[in-house]
Amino acid sequence: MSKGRFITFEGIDGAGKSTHLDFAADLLRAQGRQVVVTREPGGTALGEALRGILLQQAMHLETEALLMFAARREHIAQVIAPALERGDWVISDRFSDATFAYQGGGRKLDRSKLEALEQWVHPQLQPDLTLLFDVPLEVARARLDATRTLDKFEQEKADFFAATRTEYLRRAAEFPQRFRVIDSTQSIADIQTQLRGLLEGLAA
Ligand SMILES: Nc1ncnc2c1ncn2[C@@H]1O[C@H](COP(=O)(O)OP(=O)(O)O)[C@@H](O)[C@H]1O
Ligand SMILES: Cc1cn([C@H]2C[C@H](O)[C@@H](COP(=O)(O)OP(=O)(O)O)O2)c(=O)[nH]c1=O
Repeated sequence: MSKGRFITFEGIDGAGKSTHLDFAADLLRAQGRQVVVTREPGGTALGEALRGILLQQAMHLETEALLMFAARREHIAQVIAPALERGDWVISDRFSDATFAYQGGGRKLDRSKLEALEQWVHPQLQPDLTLLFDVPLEVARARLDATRTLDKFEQEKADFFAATRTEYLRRAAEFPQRFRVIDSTQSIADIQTQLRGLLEGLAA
């Protein structure tokens, strides 16, 4: 049985990552892969309940980080690890890079605390490929304003998203072997062409 792969989609809110999840999954299925599409916070019954709390309620910064990792622990145990062991491919709409970017970059929680949690919750597991959908803040904001009612994170101010984006880009530079930065100001069609190339490269 061939080994499964773990792919994560990241970016600030409104960057356009969710738009491409199903496209990527369909592309991999057309290559004969079994694909599990999931998300964080969420992906399990407990994780989805925590998501409801995390996206609506104000709380202490460290509580927020701990709950993100608690949801992630359950997600790995119930969904991600079993799928990879079966040889399935997993596409997750966000994973730990989001905690580094949002709670670390955006909210300024000390990175060493997040690294300790990451070491605890998934010492061995890292994505094989992380697609970072990157756009200037004004573009992301305009896309969000045009489409939906904003949750707790989406209501944050520009400096929060600037710091979140900066931390994402810093991590992309720190882990260049797994990160690919996608210029998400391109048209959806152009991004899909790029995604096709990236996913075919991973399948080879
Ligand atoms: N490349 C793009 N060009 C123009 N609009 C886009 C693009 N990508 C996404 N959008 C639109 O922007 C909005 C937010 O996209 P979404 O995928 O939900 O963002 P995210 O999941 O990153 O928060 C949606 O209305 C979507 O149709
Ligand atoms: C996984 C994760 C998400 N988040 C935030 C980022 C998003 O604003 C929010 C939910 O992510 P997302 O699924 O992108 O929301 P949407 O349904 O609006 O596309 O949670 C964190 O702050 N830390 C994390 O570790």
